[in-house]
Amino acid sequence: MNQSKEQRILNFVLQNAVRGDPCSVMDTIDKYCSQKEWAMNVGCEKGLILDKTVEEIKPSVVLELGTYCGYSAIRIARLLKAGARLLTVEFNPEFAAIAKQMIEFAGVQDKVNILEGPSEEIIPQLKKKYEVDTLDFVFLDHWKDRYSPDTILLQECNLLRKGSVLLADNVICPGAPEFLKYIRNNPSFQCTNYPAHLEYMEVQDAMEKAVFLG
Ligand SMILES: Cc1cc(C(=O)N2CCN(C)CC2)sc1-c1cc(O)c2nc[nH]c(=O)c2c1
Ligand SMILES: [Mg+2]
Repeated sequence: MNQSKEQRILNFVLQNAVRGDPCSVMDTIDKYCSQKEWAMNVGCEKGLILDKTVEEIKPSVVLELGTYCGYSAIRIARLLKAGARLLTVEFNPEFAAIAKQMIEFAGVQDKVNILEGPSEEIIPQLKKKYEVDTLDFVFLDHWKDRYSPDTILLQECNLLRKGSVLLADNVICPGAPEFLKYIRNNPSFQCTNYPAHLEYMEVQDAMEKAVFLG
C-alpha cells in the first residue's frame, strides 16, 4: 500500500536524526519538509515564537490541540521542567500513530501524553480522566473552525485560570477570522499578535497569544 507523506517524514527521521535528541528530530523534519515535501508542522520561525512563550511561562501543565506528526509536541516537551507534562490531542489515528513514534524517537515520551479523539470530547474529560486542575498553556494548532468553540469549552470546563496563556497558530494562513474576532473582542483575554510566515513558505502567517484574565 502506498506510504503516506507522514510515514515518509517519520522514516526520514528514523534514518537521519539522532535518537534521543529532540533538536536533531526537529531539524530533520524541517529539512525534509522544506526540501522534499511540504507539511503542516509549525516549523522553525513560528517554532521560535512557541519556544519563547513556553520559556516565559515555564508551564507545569500544557495542552496542545493538533499533534500531527509530533513536531510541536517535541518542541514544547524539550523545554518543560522536571515533572511538567504535555497533553496533546489528535483526531486522526494515523497521525497519532506517527506522532507516538516520533516523540519516542526524540526521547520526550515521559513528558507527553497523546490523547486520540476529537477535542470537543477530550476537553471535558481533562479534569476527571486526565487529572488536570487548570492549564498553564494551550497551543491551538488543530482545525481553525474549532479554535473559538474549544476556547469557549475550556472556559466552561473551568480549565483556565488567571494568567493561563493560549497561543494559536495560523491565524492568517489558512486563517482563523472567527477566532480572532471572538478573542480580540473578549474582555477576559489580553491579546498579542506575532506576525510570521507559513512554515517552509514565503507566505504571510501569524500567531495570536491570548492571556486569560480570569
Ligand atoms: C494544509 C495547509 C495548506 C496551507 C497552504 O496555504 N499551502 C499553500 C502552499 N503549499 C505549498 C502548502 C500549503 S497552510 C495549511 C495548514 C498549515 C498549518 O500550520 C496548519 N496547522 C494546523 N492545522 C491545519 O489544518 C493547518 C493547515
Ligand atoms: Mg499550524
